[in-house]
Parts: sequence; C-alpha cells; structure tokens
Amino acid sequence: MNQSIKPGDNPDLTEERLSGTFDTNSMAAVIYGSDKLAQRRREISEAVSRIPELQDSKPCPFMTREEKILEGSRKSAILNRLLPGLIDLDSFEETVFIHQEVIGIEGHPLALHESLFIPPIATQGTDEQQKKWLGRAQRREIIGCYAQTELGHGSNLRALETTATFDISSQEFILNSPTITSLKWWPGALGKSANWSIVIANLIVHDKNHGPHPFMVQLRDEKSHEPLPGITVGDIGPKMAFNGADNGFLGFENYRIPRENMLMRHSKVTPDGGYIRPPHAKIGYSGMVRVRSRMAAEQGLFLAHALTIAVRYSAIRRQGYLEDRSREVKVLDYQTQQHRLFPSIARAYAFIFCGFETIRLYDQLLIDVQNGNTSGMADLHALTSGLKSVVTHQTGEGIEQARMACGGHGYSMASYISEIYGVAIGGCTYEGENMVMLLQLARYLVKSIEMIQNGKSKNLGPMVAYLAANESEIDLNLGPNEYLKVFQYAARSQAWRATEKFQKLRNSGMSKEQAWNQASVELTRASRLHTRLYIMSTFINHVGSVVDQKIKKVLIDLLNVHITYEVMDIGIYVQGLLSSDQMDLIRNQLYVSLETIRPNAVSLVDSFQISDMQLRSVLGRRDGNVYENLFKWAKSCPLNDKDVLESVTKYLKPMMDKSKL
Ligand SMILES: CCCCCCCCCC/C=C\C/C=C/C(=O)SCCNC(=O)CCNC(=O)[C@H](O)C(C)(C)COP(=O)(O)OP(=O)(O)OC[C@H]1O[C@@H](n2cnc3c(N)ncnc32)[C@H](O)[C@@H]1OP(=O)(O)O
Ligand SMILES: Cc1cc2nc3c(=O)[nH]c(=O)nc-3n(C[C@H](O)[C@H](O)[C@H](O)COP(=O)(O)OP(=O)(O)OC[C@H]3O[C@@H](n4cnc5c(N)ncnc54)[C@H](O)[C@@H]3O)c2cc1C
Repeated sequence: MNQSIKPGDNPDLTEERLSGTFDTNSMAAVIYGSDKLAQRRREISEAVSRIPELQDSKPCPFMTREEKILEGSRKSAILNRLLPGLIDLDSFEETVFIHQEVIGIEGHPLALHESLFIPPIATQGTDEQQKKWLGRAQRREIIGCYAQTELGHGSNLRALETTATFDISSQEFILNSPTITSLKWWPGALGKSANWSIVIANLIVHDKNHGPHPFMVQLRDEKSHEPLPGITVGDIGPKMAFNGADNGFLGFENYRIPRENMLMRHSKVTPDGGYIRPPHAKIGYSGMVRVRSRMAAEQGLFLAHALTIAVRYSAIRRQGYLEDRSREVKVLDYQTQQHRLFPSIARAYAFIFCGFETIRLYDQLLIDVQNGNTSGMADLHALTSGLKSVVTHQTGEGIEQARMACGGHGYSMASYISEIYGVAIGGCTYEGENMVMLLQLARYLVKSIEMIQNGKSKNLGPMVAYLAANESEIDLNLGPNEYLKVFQYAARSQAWRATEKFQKLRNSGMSKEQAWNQASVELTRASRLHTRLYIMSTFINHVGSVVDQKIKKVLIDLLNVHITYEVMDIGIYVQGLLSSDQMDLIRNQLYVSLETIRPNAVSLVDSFQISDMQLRSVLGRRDGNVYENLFKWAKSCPLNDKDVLESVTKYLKPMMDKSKL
C-alpha cells in the first residue's frame, strides 16, 4: 500500500495512491539500501517536524541572501546542540540528510565542512594530525572549507599558482598568492563562515616544485573571527542558486604555517627538507574522487525532488479532455506528459542505485589504499569521472522537463523547481567540469582499446571487457540483457571510432595533444555511452537482486521504461545493428511500458519519501492541496504587505497624474 494516504488529501492524489500495486515503505527500503536506513530517514523527518525552532522562519524564495545565510547559521547552531539526540553522529548519511531536511538544498555555512573539510583530514592526515584537528572539526569548534580552485585555474590542477614554500630555518611553510589569477575562488563557506581551510598549494622545497598538496590553514582568529594578518578573504557574490552558501575568495601574502600543517599521511616533508613521495602520484586527488563517488546518488535525489513535485502536481492538475467531455483529465494521463516524466523517474532510480554502488566502491578503495594497495584508483577515477558528468547533465535535463511539465506554475518559485535546477546543475561544473571529466574517462577507454590492439584483452577489467567483444546481430525477442547488448554495441563502436580517429591523426604526424583535441568530441561521446551502459547494467543487476516480488514487478516495469527509452535515445549509434523494424518494435515497447507504469507513477515518487519540509514546494505537497496553498503563498509575499508601494507613490502615480494634464 501507499503509506502517504491521509484524510483531507486531494481526492485525485488519493485515487492515484490507491491504484499503486506495492508498499511504498518497502520500495523506500530498496531505494535507500535497507529497511533500517529508510526507517531512520522517516524517524529523523518526524522528529524534526516536532521541533518548532527548526522550522523555516519564512519560505526560502522570500528571503534575501543575507537572511538565507543567517537562517542557515541559526539552524546549524541549533542542530549542533540537538544532533546527539536526533542522529547517529558517526553516520555521514544521517548528518547530510538532517541538514538537508532542516536547512534545505540552498547551502549553509557547514555544507562543505562534512563533505570536503573533514574527509581529507581523516584520510590524508597522519594519526597525530587527526588527533589534533578531527575531534575539533567533528565537534564544530572550528568550521572548515576546501580551497583548491583559483580565479584563473580550476580544471587544470597542475596550473595552480598558490605556493607553499618550505623554510627550513623556521620549520614553516610560507603561503603566497603571487598573482590576481592565483586567488582562491569559489570554495563554499570560505567567504564569511569558515575559520579553517584545507588549502591546495604547490609544495616548494629547495626551489623544487612538487605540485599540488593539501595544507591545513587557519584563516580567521578563533575569538574575533577577523581574518589573520597575511590573509585576504571575502564572499564572491550572488550565484545562479546555492545562495545560502558563502562561496569565497582567498589570498595569501607571506602567510606562515607550521611544517606539521601539511597533511602528511601520504606525502611528507621532513624537517631537513627531504621530500617523501606518496604511494600513488594522484593520491592527493582522492578527496575529489570521494565527492564524485557520492554525486550520482545526490543528483538522483535532486531529480527525485523535481519529479515528486511534477508527478504529484500532474495528478491533481486537470486540463483538456480525452474521451469524457464532462470533466477535464489529469495531465498525467497524456502520453506526452508520461514521456516527459517517466523516463526521468527511471533515471532517478538508476542514478541512486549506481550512486550507492560507487559509494561502496570508494569505501572499499579507501580501505585498500590505507593498506598500501592503490591498484583500484585508476578504475574508480575513470568510472566516477564519467558518472558525475552523465548524471549531472541528465539530472539537469530531467529537472527542466519536470518544470515544463508543471506549466506556468512550474515557473513560479512556489514550485521550487528552479532552485532545485540551479543547485543540481552546479554539479555539471563543480568537482571537475563535465567535458574535462569525460575526457579523463576517455583516456582510460583509449588505453583499454590499445590493450586489445596489443593482444592483451585478458588484462581488461570487467567494466571494459565488452570493448573486446564482437556483437553484430541481436535477437528480436528483446529482454533486458538484449538491450544491454545493444548498448554495448553502441558504446563499443563509438569507443573504437574515437580511438581510431585519434590514432589516425597521430599517424598523420600530429602531436598527441593536437590529435587528442581533434578527436575530443568523439571521445566524449564514447565516454557518455560507456557510462550510460554502466548505469543500465547496474540498474538491471539491482533489480535482479530484489527479493520482494511486488517490488520487483514494478521495478521491472520501470526498467522497461529505462531500457527502451535509452536505446531509442541513442538510435543513431545502433543503426548498423538494428533494423528499422526492430527500432519500431522498441518504440512501441516504450509506449506500452509508459502505460504499464502509469498507475504506479505517484507511488514511485512517494517512495522517495521526501518530506514537505525538505521539498519546500507548494506544487509538490504530499496532500495535493495545491490551489488554496498557492493563493496563501502569494498573499504572504512581502510585496503584498502593503496595497500601495513606494514605487507607485514615488514614480508611477506622478507619471500617470502628469500624463492626464
Ligand atoms: C540530495 C543530497 C544533497 C547533498 C547536498 C550536498 C551538497 C554539496 C555541495 C557541494 C558543492 C560544491 C563542492 C565543490 C567542490 C569543488 O569543486 S572542489 C574543486 C574540484 N576541482 C576539480 O575537480 C578539478 C578537476 N581537475 C582534476 O581533477 C585534474 O586536474 C585532472 C584529473 C582533470 C587532471 O589532472 P592531472 O594531474 O593534470 O592529470 P592528467 O595528466 O590529466 O592525468 C595523469 C594520469 O593521472 C590519472 N588520474 C588523474 N586523476 C586521478 C585520480 N583521482 N585517481 C587516479 N588516477 C588519476 C589520469 O587518469 C592519468 O592516467 P593515465 O594512465 O596517464 O591516463
Ligand atoms: C557551486 C560551485 C561550488 C564550488 N565549490 C568549490 C569548492 O568548495 N572548492 C573549490 O576549490 N572549488 C569549488 N568550485 C569550483 C569548481 O571546482 C570549478 O569551477 C570547476 O572545477 C571547473 O573549473 P573552472 O571553473 O576553472 O572551469 P574552466 O576549466 O575554466 O572551464 C571553462 C570551459 O573550458 C573547458 N575546458 C577546460 N579545460 C579543458 C580541457 N582540458 N579540454 C577541453 N575543454 C576544457 C570546459 O569544458 C568549459 O567548457 C565550485 C564551483 C561551483 C560552481
């Protein structure tokens, strides 16, 4: 049964929920990985809803930027006091979840503290460094951020300009921002809130530049919160979204920190100026891999937010007629609306399933690396580079479709979809611009194909083994595994096409860099197809492992939406494999699968169990009572505090009076 049904709900939404064929709590358990984890989310939402001081003081769209930052800080401080009674303090998931529930998605002063400041200390700090800072950070005696990007440099880490020069005589590093382009620019919470930061700077010892390394740097006085001498710091101004966070700039002028402030678990500088290399050259990049490995699930949830709003609203919004002219139909009954929304529901599920898998892979890698085994780093870097790029892009597309599916009201901030969109698409840029990261995965694909060309196919990892296969015919009797083969064909032929283009250019005498650039559009296409194949195969495997038969049945229906939509979407890449009859068959299977999933659409989004507090959307309310609440929301807009505004008395009225003469 659908657990969201309550008395007083909009009857159209109740009708939808009654037509669902499965238990939404059981589905939530599959989405979040276990009944216990899903149950914890419900308990935390429930507990938060009973604490008056944690409620929004007014709707976010009516707040100025300053009010958003103040509100985020107010709630962060209250949460810090209440957290021990509300969540398991050792659980990163519960910490992120409660902040999102209480403060929302627009960012807050501690948004980066948990995800980018504490993890590098925990994974790249020595035992002594952890003892010194981890407890303080966890108790929030200090607030931290992650300062890597510079005004002139983001994607290309090797071009960072900030320097940390070792001074043997004082046993200190001297930090400098030598140029305007070397100012740190963008770090979340840096602008006004953080007093410490992980700073990525070029390590210079005995005039030799050892490249970017992480340093623990105090920025502000712990008593006065004033910037320390040698530090220039401030906020970079309003952004497209995420304005509850104070992204900042930072400059150093001969700013000294003790030698012990370089995070030295992997690379080390000894007191006499010796440099000890890390076990893997890119181990310092692992904080980024950690965040990327979490982005698929995060983004899947952003998409889930937008779809919860659009699907619920589509079930109460009546517009136009089908057969019965006496009553307008729910817009959810239109095939175009279903085609707009249901493939995105499938993607949201797929992204979340993939996301929990990559989080698990990262956690395993972390254990391996701590035990000295870095062999899995390249694989996970390639996988998460592609995944973050594809998932953020498709999430953005899906959210925008969800907005349009809500018609005019989707454009109002009352829907909250524009904010969700603005926050989600930030992910196309942060943690590595998407094209740049697709090209990282492409390096891996090209290397894999070169292994095949050199007769070393048996050395290929399981994720790229399909590159060596030779599928040229597909059975018309299409099931998920045949769709997978179709996708493998597309990904394989594009990877070979791109690699061969690169190699041909090389053989024509072009430099490696120029040849790479000339082949790069084809290379990014190969990376996207490879990643979409991974998403599809993870989805198929996940559904295969579900035990509850009612849940499995609806997930198979959703998987059918996914595989048919995805194959139609890449039609151009499978022209050599599928006949036009086969394409027609798939197209029809997609339309059938949209109809099949229709009765479960509302229950599928209800299963994300995103509370009204977290959703912050008038259109997406659980009870479906949209119109009366839209009217209330509009009336509460500060512009309506007065009937006659100063804009009228001061300018418009005199203008009209003058025109009358
Ligand atoms: C609903 C839930 C809501 C939760 C809300 C949470 C909200 C949180 C909001 C947070 C918001 C924003 C936070 C944002 C933070 C940031 O953006 S921090 C800054 C991030 N910056 C980047 O990502 C920069 C991207 N650039 C890079 O990573 C590197 O420059 C790049 C990898 C592109 C290239 O590095 P180079 O050193 O030049 O290396 P290259 O020559 O290209 O490659 C050499 C070789 O090394 C391999 N390699 C590269 N990286 C790795 C790695 N990490 N691990 C393993 N191997 C790696 C690469 O593949 C090459 O291998 P090859 O064999 O030679 O091909
Ligand atoms: C919301 C948000 C939060 C952020 N938070 C943080 C933070 O907390 N800490 C932090 O350090 N940083 C943060 N950043 C910065 C972020 O990591 C960078 O913006 C990101 O890495 C992209 O770098 P860039 O801005 O230099 O883009 P650029 O590299 O300048 O990209 C511009 C264009 O150039 C293209 N391009 C660049 N290089 C190549 C290439 N080699 N091949 C082909 N095309 C290329 C890109 O594809 C893109 O189209 C944040 C950014 C945002 C938007």
